[in-house]
Amino acid sequence: MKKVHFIVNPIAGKGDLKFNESFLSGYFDSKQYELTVKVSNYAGHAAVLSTESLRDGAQVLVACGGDGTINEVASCLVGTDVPLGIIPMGSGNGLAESLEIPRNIKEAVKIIKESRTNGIDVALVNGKPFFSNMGIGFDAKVISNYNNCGKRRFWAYLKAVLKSIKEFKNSEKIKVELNGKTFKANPFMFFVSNSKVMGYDISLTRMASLQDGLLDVVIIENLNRGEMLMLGFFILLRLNQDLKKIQYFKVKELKLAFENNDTTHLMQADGELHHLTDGEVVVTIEKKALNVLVP
Ligand SMILES: Nc1ncnc2c1ncn2[C@@H]1O[C@H](COP(=O)(O)OP(=O)(O)OP(=O)(O)O)[C@@H](O)[C@H]1O
Repeated sequence: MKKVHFIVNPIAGKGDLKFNESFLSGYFDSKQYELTVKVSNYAGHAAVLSTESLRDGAQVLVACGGDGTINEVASCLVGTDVPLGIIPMGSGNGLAESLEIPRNIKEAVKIIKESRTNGIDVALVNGKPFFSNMGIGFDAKVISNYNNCGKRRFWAYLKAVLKSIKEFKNSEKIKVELNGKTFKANPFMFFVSNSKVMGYDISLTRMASLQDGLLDVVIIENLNRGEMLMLGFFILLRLNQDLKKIQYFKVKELKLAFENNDTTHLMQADGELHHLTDGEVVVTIEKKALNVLVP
């Protein structure tokens, strides 16, 4: 009997609560699989539940939610032999989209049953894993506004983007060290991605690979409001590669130091907001350190 544990985030995406053992038993043969469904009750709970599942001998852990839920579950699996399954139930589902795991439950379950695993890279920011992307500047501001929106849907992201364009102040001055170079930046956005897409097929790093052992870094220079709107259109039209104010790098490691150490700095990692008190940010990558069930 294969022990498969599902960790469900009830507030991810539309907040679908139909996930329980009896719902899932329709998809799995009870002679082959022993299913356990656990529901996360608060932010951070999915990590606690995942650790317990590993201790109880789960052979597969399935994150049912978006990038935030995947982050909590997958962080517990890094460096273990237990593979991560994904049922995309979030709003953006950036990592699932990058791995081409469909939103359709039946098809996502089929991938779990087929047991085909692939190693993917694990990025770390100040030692803490992220799997999709992280950023400082505008994207962190968007996540902060999105969290205050109440709903976790595409239009809520759109509303958060427009509100952020109105409010955003380019205040972060940073020293950047990457690929043997050191330079100063006052970026609109400093974005580091392990995966291709952020969700909803929106991407700044379509050339990224989850298996190349490299971080894709995007630095967008200071923009005025008109340029921010233009950038939005260019991203939607997939023409952002051609913009002069965007620089791309592929690196194994990078360091950032904030010039102003008197305040906290906003950062998003896998769509979750963090208030950095540390003046320094170190981002590294471990090649293929997580096993994921893939199509
Ligand atoms: N019961 C709960 N109540 C409130 N928050 C929760 C609960 N369970 C988990 N969370 C938190 O919900 C947040 C959002 O989860 P998740 O990222 O999976 O969904 P999403 O934002 O809809 O999807 P995506 O990030 O792909 O757009 C995470 O920070 C997670 O820690």
